[in-house]
Amino acid sequence: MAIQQLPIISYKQLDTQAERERLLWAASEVGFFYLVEHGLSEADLDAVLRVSRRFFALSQAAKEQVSMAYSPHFRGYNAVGQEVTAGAVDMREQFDWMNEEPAPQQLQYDWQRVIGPNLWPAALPPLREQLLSLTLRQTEIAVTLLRALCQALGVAWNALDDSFRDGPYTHSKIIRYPGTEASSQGVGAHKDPGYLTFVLQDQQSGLEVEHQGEWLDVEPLSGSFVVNIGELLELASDGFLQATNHRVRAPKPGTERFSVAYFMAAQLDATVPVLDLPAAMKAKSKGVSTDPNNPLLSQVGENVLKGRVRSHPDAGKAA
Ligand SMILES: O=C(O)CCC(=O)C(=O)O
Ligand SMILES: [Fe+2]
Repeated sequence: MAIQQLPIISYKQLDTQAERERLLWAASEVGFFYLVEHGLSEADLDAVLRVSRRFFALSQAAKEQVSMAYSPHFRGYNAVGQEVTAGAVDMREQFDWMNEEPAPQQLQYDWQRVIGPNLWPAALPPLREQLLSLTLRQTEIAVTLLRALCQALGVAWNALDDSFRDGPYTHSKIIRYPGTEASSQGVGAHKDPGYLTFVLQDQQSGLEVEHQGEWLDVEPLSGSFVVNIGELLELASDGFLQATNHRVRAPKPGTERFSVAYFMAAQLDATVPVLDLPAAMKAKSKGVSTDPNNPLLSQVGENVLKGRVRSHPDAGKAA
């Protein structure tokens, strides 16, 4: 049956079997849901959207000081038109940050390019602390959600823990979609590479999810995160859960949209384990998708790097 609206899952109630069953339904039948009662207040979320608006309101020169062109590690600012998805230019500007780490002295693997320091704008000192503290809280929520999902999948609650025993690789971005002509893409159709994605939206719609061959609007729901299943969970569940295609429609001229995305992967040097699901789930699995344009890679660093290079082929070109 086609749905009109994404399911709503209560984080607070995930310690009940009934809510975990709803979670399993949402994750397997839709791949997308609203997460509510997750412990971050509307005031906390508003503060993040406010500091994000302040960043995008800086002069273009101040934003360009932290341009991703200076970061071989895919961090920093991209102006409108610098990102490509599904072969077309995305009409959004964005600022990306990941785990705060020094870059390795020598690269043993290509994917180690995604390890390195973040770029923080001198013109807006509070940005760093506010965004890093958001990430910490989101990671706590994501780990608990992933464990609840494991339980719902009929495997040990900690079956995926080993894949992030030293801490997950997390990637986040604040995003501004300026108003443009109706035919423009905010971001083209894609799947997210990690285990789970959280999106915080403001009051402007535009996010669309592919569901049973149609595009379903994800209307803003105050206080919620929109959560989706990423490619690593498709791999871990051997295709029982599917990473769901989604895209963002550019807002109309004279309006704009702000969002904050958080992508939780496993640790970069891990290989995603394949969970031994109950026979009934195995029987329903569609198998892992085999799109030649988007191979799913179970070595975590390789899958993360694949997504970053595709979106930002020019990262670090000025470094
Ligand atoms: O801005 C949004 O609502 C979603 C963004 C998104 O899908 C992404 O950056 O991967
Ligand atoms: Fe996405």
